[in-house]
Amino acid sequence: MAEASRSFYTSLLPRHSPPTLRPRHRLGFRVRCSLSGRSTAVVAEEAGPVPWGCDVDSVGNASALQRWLSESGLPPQKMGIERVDVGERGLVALKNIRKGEKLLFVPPSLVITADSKWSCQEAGDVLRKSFVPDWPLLATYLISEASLKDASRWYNYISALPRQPYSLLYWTRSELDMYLVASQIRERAIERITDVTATYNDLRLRIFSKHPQLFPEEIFNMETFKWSFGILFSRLVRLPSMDGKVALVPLADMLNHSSEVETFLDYDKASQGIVFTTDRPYQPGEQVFISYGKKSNGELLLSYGFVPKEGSNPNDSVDLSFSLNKSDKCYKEKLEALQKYGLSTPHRFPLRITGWPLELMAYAYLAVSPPSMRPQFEEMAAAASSKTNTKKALKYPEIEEQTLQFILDCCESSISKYTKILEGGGSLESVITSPKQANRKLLLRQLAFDLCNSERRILFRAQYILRRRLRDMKTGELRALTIMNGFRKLFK
Ligand SMILES: C[S@@+](CC[C@H](N)C(=O)[O-])C[C@H]1O[C@@H](n2cnc3c(N)ncnc32)[C@H](O)[C@@H]1O
Repeated sequence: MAEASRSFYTSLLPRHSPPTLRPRHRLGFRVRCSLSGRSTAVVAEEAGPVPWGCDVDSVGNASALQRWLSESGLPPQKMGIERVDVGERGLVALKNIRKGEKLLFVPPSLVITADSKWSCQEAGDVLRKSFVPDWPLLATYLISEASLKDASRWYNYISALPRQPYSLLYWTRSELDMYLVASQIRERAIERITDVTATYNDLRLRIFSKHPQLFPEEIFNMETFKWSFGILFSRLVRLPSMDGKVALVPLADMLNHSSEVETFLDYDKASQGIVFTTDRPYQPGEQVFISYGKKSNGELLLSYGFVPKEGSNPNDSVDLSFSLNKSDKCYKEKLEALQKYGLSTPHRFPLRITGWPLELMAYAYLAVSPPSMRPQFEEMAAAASSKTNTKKALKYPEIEEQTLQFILDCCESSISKYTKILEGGGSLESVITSPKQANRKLLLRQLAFDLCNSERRILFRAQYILRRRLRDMKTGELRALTIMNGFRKLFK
């Protein structure tokens, strides 16, 4: 992170003396914080469900958040937090909003970044001295501030955060296996859960266990990390005009996503606040949206826990996995060529409703190419990796048909997995022990159903295109053969 932006941020941070932590008692965890002469005792619960935040559909805490923000210097807003149909709570226009209007103006002093001041300064110092990167640092910061309850300046913000962010981080391994077995997003969720667990274990080993009075396990544990990472995955934004700094921006993070809008949050140097510029007008009562980026439905489920309405996401894609055939005579050489360009087998490529990337085609060429094409292996591997600067479409007419057939086979094997799940052949059942669990099961089933449907739709489209191309190639070949035979007869 650039030094310049660091000092800029520090100078705008709140001025209050940090609390100090005293050793914890045996039962429960007692922290004494003295803030600007005020003394607050905070008792945190024993390990269990995360006690912070609120139900995602409650707007009570959101009203307190809005009050606190305006008392802390947020300018009057043209939007307010309300219950909405899309996204439970969202920002709704209170006045007419024009197209091209700048909104929000959240000052940096009301934004959480890796440079934010810790209420427990000693804890912050330990993490910074250990060069903990931004994401784990922010995850720890959130837990630390949350555990201090109203002794933290972020109390109103944290109280309005969802107690359970519904990203795939919150799905158990058996839920992922049961509901998302057909989708490649299952693997990405497992990778993400593994990363978060490894990050927590690393922090525990390197830092928390060495400073148990600052980072007691009752508070800094896997459950609370899952919560804080869930919050980061679903609310953290990257601000391009601040050297790509990542930040939690209160109020702005109440904006829901729409794939139809093209507006993003950023720092505005002129007004010195976080803003976004509307790409359409809004009337009072209408929900205002931003874009969380050009993400597929699977990526939206992975980080944000929702799947957009069918056919509404132009950026939707489905990952298709390709592998080299282990019995291929050139397996070793092909694998070496792939590894040279940072690829491996299997490898995932995104398939869109509008088509597939050149890299996918290049990988498929490599997978089917015969030993006589050895000299081209490297060229194919290079084109399959997005690392090369020059993107050119490879053409090998002699193996074109085989290559398209290979992609079609991959599509069809993927479609059959989705069909098994969607049309009842796969098991989506699980044992239900409580009404809460029944609700959860219904929600997860619906999300999985929506995702699988949208992904299968893209695969069906690719299947249609590939079959048509193969048929055209075959009829073309047949026509050429008939003409050749005609000529032969004529010359005889
Ligand atoms: C940045 S927060 C937006 C505010 C959030 N609705 C709240 O009440 O705290 C992101 C979360 O909002 C919800 N969300 C955002 N856009 C959505 C959409 N288009 N459909 C359904 N849920 C959405 C998801 O739960 C997501 O994890």
